[in-house]
Amino acid sequence: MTKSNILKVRIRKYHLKDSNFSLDVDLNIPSTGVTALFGPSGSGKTTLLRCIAGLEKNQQSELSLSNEFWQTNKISLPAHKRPIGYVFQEANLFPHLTAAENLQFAIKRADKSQSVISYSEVIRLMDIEEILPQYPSQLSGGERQRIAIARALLIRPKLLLMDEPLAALDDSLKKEILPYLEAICHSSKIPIIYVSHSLDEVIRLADHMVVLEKGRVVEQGETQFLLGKLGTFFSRHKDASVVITGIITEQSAQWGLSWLHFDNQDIIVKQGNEKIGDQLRLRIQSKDVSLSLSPQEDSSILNRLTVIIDDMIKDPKDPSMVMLRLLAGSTPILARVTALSTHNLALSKGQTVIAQIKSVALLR
Ligand SMILES: Nc1ncnc2c1ncn2[C@@H]1O[C@H](COP(=O)(O)OP(=O)(O)OP(=O)(O)O)[C@@H](O)[C@H]1O
Repeated sequence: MTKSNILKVRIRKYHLKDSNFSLDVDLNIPSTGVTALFGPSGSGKTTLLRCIAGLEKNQQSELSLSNEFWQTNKISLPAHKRPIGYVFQEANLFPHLTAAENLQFAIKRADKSQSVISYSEVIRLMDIEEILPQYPSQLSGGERQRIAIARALLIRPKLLLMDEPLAALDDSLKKEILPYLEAICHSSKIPIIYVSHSLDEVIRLADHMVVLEKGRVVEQGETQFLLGKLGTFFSRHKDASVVITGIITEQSAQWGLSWLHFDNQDIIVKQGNEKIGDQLRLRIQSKDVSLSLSPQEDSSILNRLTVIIDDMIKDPKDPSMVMLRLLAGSTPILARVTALSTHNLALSKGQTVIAQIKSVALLR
């Protein structure tokens, strides 16, 4: 990341009107990929997005994208002049206009000098060709949100802000929309800041993460790195997980399985559409990892990795559980086991053990 090629967000002690809340952040956000903004309710995620969008007036902040300044103590580009697309929980479409007319409205606002993504590409990615003639009231919640995302892209923004875009949808609609979001996140060149309470969504979409608490940044870094750290917001999360990236090196049609190779190790996954040579990411949840001192050859679990215990921490909220950071080569894996098991097995840092992985989820 070169210094000029980033979104710089420096907000000094911004006190929200009629509130005790203050925001104080200093962030360098990569100008490619998805940065997830995570944190408890009331930690300031929406306020931070509103500051970036120019919806909160704050003379003491400094905002720039690739050396284009939107806010300094001398400059304050109004919200409507900032090259930003915004997607909220609710689609907020004009009810008296069809989906196509809603999109035309965005195209009129588009920054013609930007050529990030074409109209046909947006329609294809969001798969909305057939619903364009409909009015918002004739669309499902998921369809409306796909139009809202298309609209945000068609203004040709230099930055896309997404504030819990799936939160208002039920679980089945979330599942329906997530692949569209993945397509946008991975094929558009626009940096995206994505607010969510769902670790599941963040793991699927984000390359980088920022964690806010009480208006301050408490963690930031690459997704893969942060997820594998102990003592963080993520390692304390009930769905604490790591993400592993590897290459498919072997497949068995007879057993319907693929072998994913990473860091001199192999993980066996259920075979899907992937081919030998494909790069895939998979998620391993800490609760799906158990430990043994010797290889359990008589176990039905296929994935057994030789690992070294790098660190272990008692769960501060539940002292009967311990989170262990294991290293498979240099790749971290988290295991959540009972404190009694760590005592019975006399587990300690530096020890070599076998991690038995009960299940893995392929991400893409
Ligand atoms: N209009 C307002 N007036 C007064 N206080 C506000 C206002 N908007 C937000 N706040 C307060 O500012 C703080 C930060 O709110 P913000 O909405 O940015 O948090 P958040 O992390 O986005 O929360 P959530 O995850 O619940 O959406 C909270 O304490 C909230 O109560």
